[in-house]
Amino acid sequence: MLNAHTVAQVRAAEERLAAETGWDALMQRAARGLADALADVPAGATVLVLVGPGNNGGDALFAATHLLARGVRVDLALLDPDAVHAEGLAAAEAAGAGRVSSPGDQRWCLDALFGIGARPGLEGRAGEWADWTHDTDAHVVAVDVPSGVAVDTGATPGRHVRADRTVTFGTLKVCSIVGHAADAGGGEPPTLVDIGLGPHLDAPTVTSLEATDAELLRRHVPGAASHKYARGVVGVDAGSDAYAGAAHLCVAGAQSGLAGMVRFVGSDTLAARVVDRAPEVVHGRGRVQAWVVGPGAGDDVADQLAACLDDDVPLVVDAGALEHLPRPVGVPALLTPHAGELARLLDVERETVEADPLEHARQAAAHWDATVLLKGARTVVVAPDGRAAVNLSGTPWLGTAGSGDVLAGFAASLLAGGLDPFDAARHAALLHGAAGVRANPGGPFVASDVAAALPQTLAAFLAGSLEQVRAW
Ligand SMILES: NC(=O)C1=CN([C@@H]2O[C@H](COP(=O)(O)OP(=O)(O)OC[C@H]3O[C@@H](n4cnc5c(N)ncnc54)[C@H](OP(=O)(O)O)[C@@H]3O)[C@@H](O)[C@H]2O)[C@@H](O)CC1
Ligand SMILES: Nc1ncnc2c1ncn2[C@@H]1O[C@H](COP(=O)(O)OP(=O)(O)O)[C@@H](O)[C@H]1O
Repeated sequence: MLNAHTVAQVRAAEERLAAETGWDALMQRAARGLADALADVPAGATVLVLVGPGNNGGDALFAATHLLARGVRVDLALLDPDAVHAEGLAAAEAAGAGRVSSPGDQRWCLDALFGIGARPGLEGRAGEWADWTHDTDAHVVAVDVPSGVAVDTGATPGRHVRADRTVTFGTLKVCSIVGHAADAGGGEPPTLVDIGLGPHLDAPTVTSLEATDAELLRRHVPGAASHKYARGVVGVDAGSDAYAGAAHLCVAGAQSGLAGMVRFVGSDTLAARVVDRAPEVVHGRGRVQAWVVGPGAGDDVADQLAACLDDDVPLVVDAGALEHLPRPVGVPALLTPHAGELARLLDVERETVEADPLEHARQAAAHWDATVLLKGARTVVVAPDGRAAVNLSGTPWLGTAGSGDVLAGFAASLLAGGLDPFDAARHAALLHGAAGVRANPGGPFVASDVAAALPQTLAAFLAGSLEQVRAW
């Protein structure tokens, strides 16, 4: 599991740790860890260090002393020579670092303009240097966070550094894994330098499941005495004359999870087609442990949602059904909008949601008292109690028609199998993303292929052998 904390949480933990070790020791640990994480910089290469006014600059200046000791050259570009970590600068210069007035043709760059003390959006010289990082061929490494991003939300409201990778200290920050900021930091989760913060940190603000985090799902594997009803039944109310395929795809997702049976409700014509393709499906109402409603729905979606809610069991609400949600929903619910749908629900622009997905998912979770899974390149999941997760599995090839229908059905199958909406959502997102990668590594696939890959993906996850989960 990846854990990310807010600036306030990091600052509080640092206070507690520094009371034991002193501040200098912390910076020296950070600097040593940063230099170690730069082991791939060859002797003789020149590293440009963009040095800001605070401790973030200090970390990089002390790291420079380690780089210099192993034969790497260091050019320091000081944002403001009158505001710089004085001891760090003295140490770096004593070890042989030179000064430059601006970025040049260096092949390596350390962005130490601002760390967790940053206000988002860079101006003046910092803005110009940030722009340079977008254009340069140099390999840019962000120190702690890419300078200029909103550390606690992952938004990038102004000019900011674009790095190839990030080295972060103590714990991941929210911006390390959420939103456009995570892409600005290089896309992959940062290299984490242990400075001893762990025991002093409180519960993470955002988590991210990894391929090895199967402990919870293993508890829901059918036991020897289990039977189909004990595994749970999913009710699927999806598809319409216009979108018949959504019924197939949602059913395929629902058949690939924990549940032992899928019931399909819908017109006789549609049901006949569904059963033709999936003979295990039972047509008609009956007892279910979870519903999924909305994918490919037609004009009667409001009534369909109302009928599902009447059953008083957990449900997944997707696509067209989202517009008819009562407030609060009244049963344990998982809402699965994409950014466009959530924007309509919250009456804001799609770009506004995409710019700050965590915040908008939080608003919706609070508004409807339901768990919200906001689909996207980095899907976020927020529970009404404030728990938040981000999904890092998947591939851009998952942006294919019907892929969300499969996800909705699969999530409902995990709900029916006994997971709460938050756990169902984050596991569904992880495995759906991984199934996409496994469906055709590096190439295109259709939503049916994702559904077809889900059972083996789930099995590999349970067995601890799920390796390939991300292909960005
Ligand atoms: N304490 C330790 O020993 C350890 C520290 N660690 C390291 O410390 C880092 C945090 O250091 P930090 O608190 O000094 O803040 P940092 O991000 O360097 O800059 C703050 C300065 O920037 C300025 N400023 C901000 N935004 C701006 C903007 N947009 N445009 C212009 N100016 C702006 C801001 O100005 P002000 O807000 O005061 O006006 C202030 O002067 C952390 O990320 C990690 O690398 C860890 O290694 C653990 C050990
Ligand atoms: N660039 C991307 N990278 C990773 N996953 C993506 C990307 N674009 C879309 N996805 C995923 O693909 C799915 C698309 O769902 P959705 O928009 O509801 O499609 P549809 O309505 O066609 O079923 C979501 O799970 C989303 O997270």
